[in-house]
Amino acid sequence: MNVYKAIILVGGPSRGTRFRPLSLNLNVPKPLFPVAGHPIIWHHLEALSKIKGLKEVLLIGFFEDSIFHRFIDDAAREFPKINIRYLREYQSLGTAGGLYHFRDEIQRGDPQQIFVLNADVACSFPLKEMMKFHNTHRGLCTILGTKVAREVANKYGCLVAKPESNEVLHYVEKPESFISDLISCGIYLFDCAIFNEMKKAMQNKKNQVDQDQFMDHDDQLRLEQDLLRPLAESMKLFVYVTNDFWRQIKTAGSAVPANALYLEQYLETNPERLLKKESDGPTIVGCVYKHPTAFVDPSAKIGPNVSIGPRAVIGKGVRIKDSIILDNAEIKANSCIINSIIGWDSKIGTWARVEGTSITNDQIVITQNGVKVPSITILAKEVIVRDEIIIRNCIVLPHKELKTSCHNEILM
Ligand SMILES: Nc1nc2c(ncn2[C@@H]2O[C@H](COP(=O)(O)OP(=O)(O)O[C@H]3O[C@H](CO)[C@@H](O)[C@H](O)[C@@H]3O)[C@@H](O)[C@H]2O)c(=O)[nH]1
Repeated sequence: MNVYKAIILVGGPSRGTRFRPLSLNLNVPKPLFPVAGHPIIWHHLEALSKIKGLKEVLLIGFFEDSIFHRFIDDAAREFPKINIRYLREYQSLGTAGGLYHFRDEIQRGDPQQIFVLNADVACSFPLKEMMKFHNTHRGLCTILGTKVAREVANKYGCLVAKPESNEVLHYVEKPESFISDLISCGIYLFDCAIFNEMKKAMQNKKNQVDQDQFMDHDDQLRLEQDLLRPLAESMKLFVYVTNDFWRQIKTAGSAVPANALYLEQYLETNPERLLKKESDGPTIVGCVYKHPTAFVDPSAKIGPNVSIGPRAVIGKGVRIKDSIILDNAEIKANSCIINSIIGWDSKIGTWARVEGTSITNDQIVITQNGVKVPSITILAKEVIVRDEIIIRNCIVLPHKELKTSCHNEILM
């Protein structure tokens, strides 16, 4: 039986800026932000735990060591067959620099193949299908690809592949103009021989530095430009195209559509994880997740696409849809929450309304011509919204108390 390992590229704190204001809660780095009741990378682990022969998952990033301790302890209990560890880069080494730096550690135990997964994606993770496809070609890497709308394709790694074999002919990372609507999902399966290619890529970089007196050598290596592009040129890169769900989780607001995708997946794969309709319970519409320690008043109406975190309290007559309610938040009677994230320990008064605008593609810009772009409303940690206040399309930083209604604003 083949031995597999997996790497999850978790990045580091400085990359979390687009995830503001939720990344301002330093105890919860973006990879651990809860989506559909679990940290983002828990969904990666769950998918990886179904691969026979997968012995170890290494989280590689440049966060403080302690940040993943608790998550790893909990995950080790939940997925006892896989050894989970965090390897810390001494600085940001780029998307392949960490893989190269820790190459001995990764190759220990002699795995034949290695999965590499970006942390910031929500996906059905068709890993078994990728493995099957990988064994049908002579390449070193199978990349998961998906089709996206033409207008957004250049935000991603773009692929042009031979239709009959799916061999990648061109790989261009975030091109300036349109190249293809087939993009990289940031999920890869590599043969171990990839480490020879990384060595070559490192050597190429070094040669360039030697020839250019203005360039300094560093240990950075970019998976996309330094490795995948030459792999495509040498006909060693193949794409497995999925039609299943996939999306990036870049901004805080994009956690809301990702939450909906995972909840809808539960309906197919694990309906027991969803809140059931009961005659004496709240009205449930579509998919809803509630942590066992949360309380929802029986007169509330919840859903679709709502996750309610630990110890949250949802009062009488409350209406919530398309939202994430984080730990210990309280929503008092008759308030309404739509397209929003309600931060840890936040309190919403009675007859209040917190509402955002649903987003289809990930909006990286928050303001345009000085005006806030309509998007998911996000209340960071410990925000208080007084009774009868309306908050629409706003981003609210931690510890704010809102006594007047606000629209289209960033409230610091
Ligand atoms: N360990 C480590 N991880 C990193 C580093 N830099 C980024 N990452 C992690 O690597 C992943 C990719 O992050 P970005 O470098 O921000 O790239 P991107 O804009 O998300 O684009 C990538 O993903 C797209 C799919 O979501 C791809 O389409 C695109 O080609 C590219 O691979 C994320 O999970 C991020 O946390 C680093 O220095 N070290």
